[in-house]
Amino acid sequence: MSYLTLDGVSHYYFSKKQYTESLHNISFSVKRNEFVALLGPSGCGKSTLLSMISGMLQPAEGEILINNEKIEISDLEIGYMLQQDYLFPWKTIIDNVLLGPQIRKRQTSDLKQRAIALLEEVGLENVADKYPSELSGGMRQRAALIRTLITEPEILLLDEPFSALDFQTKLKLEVLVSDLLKAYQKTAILVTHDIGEAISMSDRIILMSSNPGAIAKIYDVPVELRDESPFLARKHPKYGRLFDKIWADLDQQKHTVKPIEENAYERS
Ligand SMILES: Nc1ncnc2c1ncn2[C@@H]1O[C@H](COP(=O)(O)OP(=O)(O)OP(=O)(O)O)[C@@H](O)[C@H]1O
Repeated sequence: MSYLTLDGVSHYYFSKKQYTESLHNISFSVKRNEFVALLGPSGCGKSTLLSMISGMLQPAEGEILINNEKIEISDLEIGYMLQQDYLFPWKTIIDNVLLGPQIRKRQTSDLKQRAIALLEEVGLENVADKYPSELSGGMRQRAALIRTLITEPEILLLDEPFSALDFQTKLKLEVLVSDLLKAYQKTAILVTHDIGEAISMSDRIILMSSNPGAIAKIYDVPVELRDESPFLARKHPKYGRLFDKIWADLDQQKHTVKPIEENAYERS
């Protein structure tokens, strides 16, 4: 049963002199609690697609449905995690985390306890009263994740959240985020340029082509990889095979502009 459905979605950017079709006839579904990764060449429209799912941009054609119904996306609680943590530097970590519910006037008596418990899950309980400038990049991203999770989002949109981190921190965070999203049963869409990250974290991978952005292929990540943590999944023989396949397909997208294929769905 599909939870989030994009049905024939297209989008254009307009300037004074011209318009650009950024996305063309995008159709796919995401199941509840599923983790889907979007991969594709630079400029193929991945961030635009996330902005449409978040409700910040509207489709020019097509529809975005939740449980097969057209609803106001603004009625949904959507969590966004970006490459930059966007923590307020003048607020402590705990105050940054509490800000979302406070703005939405969703303060409950146990909110602070919940925030501390979540910070504990990512090893930040001892820095709750520190300021973002006193934390490392990886710690700040963990704080940003908790700030997002405390609002109990129905859908989590992750736009290259690990790309500014060093490799070791990035791997550790991939494991942490993956475990937390599974534990809290979140539906998530990750935009990344990193094939390894896409394979090791997600249930399915959508490969996009560009000019205009369209779906080129969809891969199911083998269950053996999905059952492993992102770190161990990278050591599985099926990881290398899927990596090579996506690498070759991604390379194709850079050289050809293909219209959407009738039979674009491919199981690995
Ligand atoms: N505000 C804007 N006005 C006009 N064109 C835009 C705007 N934002 C993006 N575009 C264009 O739309 C297309 C898709 O951009 P988008 O940022 O969604 O791609 P992307 O796949 O996320 O790129 P990257 O991987 O480099 O972050 C690009 O051709 C881009 O130049």
